[in-house]
Amino acid sequence: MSNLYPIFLDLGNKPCLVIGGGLVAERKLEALLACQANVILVSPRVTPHIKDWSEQGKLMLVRRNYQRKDLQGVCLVFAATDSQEVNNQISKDCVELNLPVNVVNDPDKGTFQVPSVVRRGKLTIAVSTGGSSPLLAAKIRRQLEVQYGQEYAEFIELLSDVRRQVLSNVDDIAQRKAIFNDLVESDILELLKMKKYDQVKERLEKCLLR
Ligand SMILES: C[C@@]1(CC(=O)O)C2=NC(=C\c3[nH]c(c(CCC(=O)O)c3CC(=O)O)Cc3[nH]c(c(CC(=O)O)c3CCC(=O)O)/C=C3\N/C(=C\2)[C@@H](CCC(=O)O)[C@]3(C)CC(=O)O)/[C@H]1CCC(=O)O
Ligand SMILES: NC(=O)c1ccc[n+]([C@@H]2O[C@H](COP(=O)([O-])OP(=O)(O)OC[C@H]3O[C@@H](n4cnc5c(N)ncnc54)[C@H](O)[C@@H]3O)[C@@H](O)[C@H]2O)c1
Repeated sequence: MSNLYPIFLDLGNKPCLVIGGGLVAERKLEALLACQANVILVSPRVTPHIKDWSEQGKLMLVRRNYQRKDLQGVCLVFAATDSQEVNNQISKDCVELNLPVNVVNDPDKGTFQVPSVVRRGKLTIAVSTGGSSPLLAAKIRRQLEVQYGQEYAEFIELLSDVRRQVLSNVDDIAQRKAIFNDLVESDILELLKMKKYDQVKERLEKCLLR
C-alpha cells in the first residue's frame, strides 16, 4: 500500500453508497449522516438502527443484494458486506469506474480508509494507522479527546469571527499575522475552559489593539 493522502471532504448533499447493513455499515452510515451526505444503502438485512433511520427518511434504503448499476451517479462507495467475494466485486467495479471505494474487510482492495475522529466544532482531528491497528487508532482518539476538550469548539468559533474582522479591517499582512499569532498563543483557551468570559473579552481587545 502507498502512503495514504489525508483529505477532508465536503459531502453535504452528495450521493454516497453504503453496501451492507450490519454494525460496520451502521458506523460508516452514522458518520456520513453527521456530515449531511445523501446516503443510499443497499442490503437485504439491516440493523434496527438503520431500519429506524430509513423510516425517519434519513437515508434511502434498497433492500436487496448489490448490483453494479447501484454505482451509477454516486461519488463515494463503502463495501461493507460480510462477504469477501461481494466486497471484492464492488472494489473491482469501482476501480474500473474510478470511483473512490472503502473496503471494510480488506483495506488493500479499497482506495480510501476511514480514520478514527475527534470533533470539537470546526476542529477535526483524524487518526489513521493505515489499517495496521484500528484499535490503536481508537485508543489514540480517546487520548486526544481528553487533551482537546469542548473549549476548542468555542475557541475556534471565536478565532473564526475575529479572523473575518481582521481580514476586512487590517491591511498589513505582517500585522494580521501578529494578531493571529497573539490570539493563538494567548491564554484565551484556558479562560474559556474556566468560563471566564469577561477576561476572554479583555484578552481579545488587547490582541486586537496591538
Ligand atoms: C477507525 C475506525 C473508523 C470507522 O470504522 O468508523 C476503523 N475501524 C474502527 C473500529 C474497529 N475496527 C475493527 C475493530 C475490532 C478490533 C480489531 O479487529 O482490531 C474495531 C474496534 C471496534 O469495533 O470497537 C476491526 C477491523 N477493522 C478493519 C478490519 C479489516 C482488516 O483489517 O482487514 C477489521 C478486522 C475485522 C475482522 O475481525 O475480520 C479495517 C479498517 N478499519 C478502519 C477504521 C480502517 C483502518 C483504520 C486504521 O487503522 O487506520 C480499515 C482498514 C478500513 C475502514 O473501515 O476504513 C473505527 C474506530 C472508531 C473509533 O472508535 O474511533
Ligand atoms: N472496517 C471495520 O471497521 C470493521 C470492523 C469490524 C469488522 N469488520 C468486517 O466488516 C464486515 C462486516 O461486518 P458486520 O459486523 O457489519 O457484518 P454483519 O454480518 O453484521 O452484516 C453484513 C451485512 O452485509 C449484508 N450483505 C451480505 N451480502 C450482501 C450483498 N450481496 N449485497 C448487499 N449487502 C449484503 C447483509 O445483509 C448484512 O446486513 C465483516 O467482514 C467484518 O469482518 C470491519
